[in-house]
Amino acid sequence: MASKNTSSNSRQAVQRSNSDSARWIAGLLLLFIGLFAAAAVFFSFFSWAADQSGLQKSVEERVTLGIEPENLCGWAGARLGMLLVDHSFGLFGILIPAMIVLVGVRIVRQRPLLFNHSILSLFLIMILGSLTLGFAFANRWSLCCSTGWGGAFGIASSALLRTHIGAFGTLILLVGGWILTGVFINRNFINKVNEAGNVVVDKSGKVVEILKHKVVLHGRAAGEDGAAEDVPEPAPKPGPKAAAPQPAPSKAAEPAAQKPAPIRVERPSEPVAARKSVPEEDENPFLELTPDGKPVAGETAAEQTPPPAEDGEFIEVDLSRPEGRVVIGRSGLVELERPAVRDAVAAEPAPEEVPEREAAQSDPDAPFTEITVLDDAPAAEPEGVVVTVEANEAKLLDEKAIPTESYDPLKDLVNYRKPPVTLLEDYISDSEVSDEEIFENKTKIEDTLKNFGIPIQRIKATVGPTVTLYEIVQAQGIKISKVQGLENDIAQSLKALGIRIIAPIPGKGTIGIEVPNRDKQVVSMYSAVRSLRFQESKAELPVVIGRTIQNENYVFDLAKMPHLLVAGATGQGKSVGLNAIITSLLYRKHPAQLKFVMIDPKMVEFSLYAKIERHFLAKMESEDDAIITDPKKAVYTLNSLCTEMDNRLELCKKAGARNIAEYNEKFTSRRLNPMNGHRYLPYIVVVVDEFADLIMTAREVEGPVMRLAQKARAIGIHLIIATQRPDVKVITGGIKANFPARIAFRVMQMIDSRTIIDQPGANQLIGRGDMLFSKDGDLTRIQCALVETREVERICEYISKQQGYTEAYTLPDYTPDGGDAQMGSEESSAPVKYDSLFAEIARDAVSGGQISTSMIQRNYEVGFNRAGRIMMQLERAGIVGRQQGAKPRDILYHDLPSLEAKLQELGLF
Ligand SMILES: Nc1ncnc2c1ncn2[C@@H]1O[C@H](COP(=O)(O)OP(=O)(O)OP(=O)(O)O)[C@@H](O)[C@H]1O
Repeated sequence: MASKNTSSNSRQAVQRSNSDSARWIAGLLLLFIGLFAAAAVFFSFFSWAADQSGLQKSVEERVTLGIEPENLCGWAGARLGMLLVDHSFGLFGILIPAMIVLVGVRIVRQRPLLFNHSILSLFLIMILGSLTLGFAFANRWSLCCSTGWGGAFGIASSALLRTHIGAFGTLILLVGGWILTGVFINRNFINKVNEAGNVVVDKSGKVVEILKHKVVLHGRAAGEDGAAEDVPEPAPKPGPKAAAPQPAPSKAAEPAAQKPAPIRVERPSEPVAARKSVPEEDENPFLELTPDGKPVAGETAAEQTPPPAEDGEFIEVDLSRPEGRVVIGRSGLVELERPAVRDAVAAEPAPEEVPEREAAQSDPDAPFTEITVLDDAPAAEPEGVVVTVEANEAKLLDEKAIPTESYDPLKDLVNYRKPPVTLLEDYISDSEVSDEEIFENKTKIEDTLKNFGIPIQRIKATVGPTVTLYEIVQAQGIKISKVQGLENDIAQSLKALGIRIIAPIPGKGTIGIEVPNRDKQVVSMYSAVRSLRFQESKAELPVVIGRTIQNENYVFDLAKMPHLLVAGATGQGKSVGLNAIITSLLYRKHPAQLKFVMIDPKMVEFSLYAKIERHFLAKMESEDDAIITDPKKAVYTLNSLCTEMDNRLELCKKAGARNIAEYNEKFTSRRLNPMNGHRYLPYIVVVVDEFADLIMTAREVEGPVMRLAQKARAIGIHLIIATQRPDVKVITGGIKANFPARIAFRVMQMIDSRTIIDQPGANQLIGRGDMLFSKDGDLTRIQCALVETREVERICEYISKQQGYTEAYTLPDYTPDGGDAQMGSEESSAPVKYDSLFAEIARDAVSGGQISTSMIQRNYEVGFNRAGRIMMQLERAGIVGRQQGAKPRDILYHDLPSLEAKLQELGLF
């Protein structure tokens, strides 16, 4: 039996090597034919005219007449050129050799041929290109061949189309064809067309506006009787006397300087609200009136009396002065108002004005034209140069135009731009799993299972970037456990490492066998970040980590994990994975929304993020470096995060919010008062690389990590802990219990896999970013997205060049209670540089009897960070007590003289 198998195997191997050779030969042959044809067509573009007469002669005649071909590919090349260009597709005939080359390459590389996207795209371009050129030029002006730019096919087919659907129909058909081809080639094409369309519409709209504006100006200038040119210089600001309008003498008779300012009457046909959005240039030409409401000389009688406004309309009488306008309201009411007053009213109507105006409007017996002067200029005085008037203020206060009061944290750095995706590299890998590979694997799996007496009904293959999942439906009555036991045998027969059997596939009841692909695809961060799934994710902290076996981008919400454990042997892709997580967040979050605390005992992994300290990093005030590399400082920082957590929990309690999202929502909608210590809370993501090193050198790190892991999730502090030593001393039971989401890269032993994800599997991965994502016990195999150091550098560079905060986000300082002797002495010996406001604030605190960071912010107009630093200095100097939750700090000095003595002691006079 065994020998039978061996001989059949060797027969198969011989057959395979024969078919491989045949494929190679065929592929290379096509490749060379394609290259020759490409050269022939290319040369024929220049030599067709000279070679044409020679081609019409027989070989003997050419020999006797000594006619030589000009095409560098000889007479064969000239003929081929004629065939592909003249007789077929004209200029686009060159795409036929290109397609032949592509087919050759694919055959050599054992790629499937049918429905290849590139070949189909070239084919469509060739047909459409030939048709378009045939339609546009027919047989005119051809330089590339004898028939015409489009070749015989293009000319004949476009002529046929013209006959049947006319020139316009053909044009539409061609445009449609090109658009569809564009969409076929690149799905993004339609967006590009759309954008281009919008630009054209915008531009043409602007041109129309400018033209309209010019026409209006021209019309106006022409309509005015020369006085338009003499329009006096803008009048000086109206004084009490000058404010009222003058009677209007004849414009022509008066010297320009003494002419009363003309008033223009607008007759908008749309209601106010609609008109507001229309630029002034679009409005109707004005009927000019003098300030007292009379038309300026030269206007016709019909124009002199403003027609009664229709219901819902108003007539606006605008002074032709920069200072303002007169508006006749619906009821004929005219209001006069100075610009300054108007602006103030628009912002907030003065209480004494409102009743006056409202009374005037509501009074049915009011005279037809009543002038309400809204400043202290006497209304009765008819003189005055310019008066600014609005129709009625209530109408102009458009509710929608009033800025909403809610606080927008993104306005902190309003010009901040998220990094463009082009900073990432697209690792284009055209490695595909060939049909042959799938077929071979399927046969092997089938044979192996059959050899062990397990018949199967169906196999379905799902090709992923690194592995292909073969989903097997076994024959009725076969136990799944039987297949499970054959893992090694199947691996042996497939001669591949990294085979993983999932029996059963959760939720399906079928058996899955994951087989690594011969050529692995690189999943670029570029494609991951561009994915719709990531870009449209509504997650608070969206992370795109890579691609699943189904070739879907795997996006998760770090805020919901809520902490992440990342483990794997050295060199298997952990650091790349951490960078992918950080990069995802940098691509989606604003510096106001997110801060990182980076702990890097290896000292090299996170150093490149130091550049974005003022944008995205958080650190204790006493720390110099935002990237923490010293284990002791890491412990302090983690303890400081615990204090931050307590402060945040206290704030949430005070605000009656259950979590950070609710709290921030309340804060941004101005329901929490910053004066009571409330502030916008950014998410804090703590990334610890090489946790094993940390816990081995500073065991006390476990305490704050556990505290944070247990309580920090609700208030937006999330931990990502990475280790290359997944043993139980590092990943303790307590840590595991609080890290339900875990990522396992390849490990060497099954026991390590069990330590990380509580089951085997990670030991069967193939490395280089192949990983298992475990969430509450559910496993997903993912190829991690690759982001190289140079890409991260570019992103950090891009962010760091933008305006940032003055310093990193400040975490509460932490000093160990017993005090680390060395640390303590370092601190005490270091000269403290007090803030320039320190003494003043200390005096205010002592005389006022209270102090808080928000008070400092408010009273001294300093930012949160500076206020926090001053508070810390006051605490260290012993002037104020320690923060105790949300309670106000104690003031430890009760009279100014003793404070002054203290300030003197500190060297502050
Ligand atoms: N997702 C990926 N796609 C392709 N190649 C990868 C991927 N991840 C890692 N690699 C390759 O593996 C190499 C090692 O990756 P990485 O530095 O992330 O390993 P590591 O687990 O952090 O190692 P160490 O623990 O020693 O720092 C990378 O330089 C890269 O060439």
